Amino acid sequence: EANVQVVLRCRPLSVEEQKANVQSAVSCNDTKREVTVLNSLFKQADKTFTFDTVFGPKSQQRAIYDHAVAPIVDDVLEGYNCTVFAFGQTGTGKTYTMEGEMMQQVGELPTSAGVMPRAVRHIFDILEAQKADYSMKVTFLELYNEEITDLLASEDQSRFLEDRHKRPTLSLMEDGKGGSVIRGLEEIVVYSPGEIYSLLQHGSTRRRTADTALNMQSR
Ligand SMILES: Nc1ncnc2c1ncn2[C@@H]1O[C@H](COP(=O)(O)OP(=O)(O)OP(=O)(O)O)[C@@H](O)[C@H]1O
Repeated sequence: EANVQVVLRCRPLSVEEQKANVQSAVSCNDTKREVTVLNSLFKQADKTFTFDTVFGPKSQQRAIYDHAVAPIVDDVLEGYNCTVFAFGQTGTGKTYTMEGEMMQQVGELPTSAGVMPRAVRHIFDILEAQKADYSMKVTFLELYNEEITDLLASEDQSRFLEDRHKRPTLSLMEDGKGGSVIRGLEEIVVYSPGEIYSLLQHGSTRRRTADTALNMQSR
């Protein structure tokens, strides 16, 4: 099995887009794992691309997690290092897919919960079921314009938020064991999914890219 899997998800048209009668520029064939870019809308030849998995606009958050991410989290719990990341143009649904609705701290996950809250819940469920002794640490950083900032840095450093140019940046170093390490990154010990959701929410508000999202909403 390949070490890198590329999963493509197409979001549905928003209510605004539907009202404006815009046409979808892509069409998905989940079974054939194909996405066609409908250049014919612009009188050019359509182009079809094949991916490891394709999720069409009707696909639900849970299906994405169960099929594309849960096996990776199982691998992590077996001791492998894994990464899941979202890549795409602005407004294509990266945040929706990765975060979705995260507010709920206890009980059932909301249907709109994305990959991150589902992974957190999955990891805790497995560790609890194993009745194993475990400790868990969370780090949360932003890589923006090749600068690394610690989104969970202690309040002491958060005063730098007022002057973003002075915000301390961290360096990525080799750890001498073939891996990498970010020196000085805050590691917070957590005991429950709720604590992780709070950290994610707190850290998200400190992202520089959060500015753009806020600007969009305030327009
Ligand atoms: N699968 C989906 N179902 C319903 N709504 C969706 C879906 N994907 C995205 N959306 C909605 O589309 C809008 C844009 O999505 P989102 O903010 O996740 O994009 P993004 O790729 O993170 O953008 P940016 O790079 O600008 O942060 C949001 O209002 C989001 O709720």
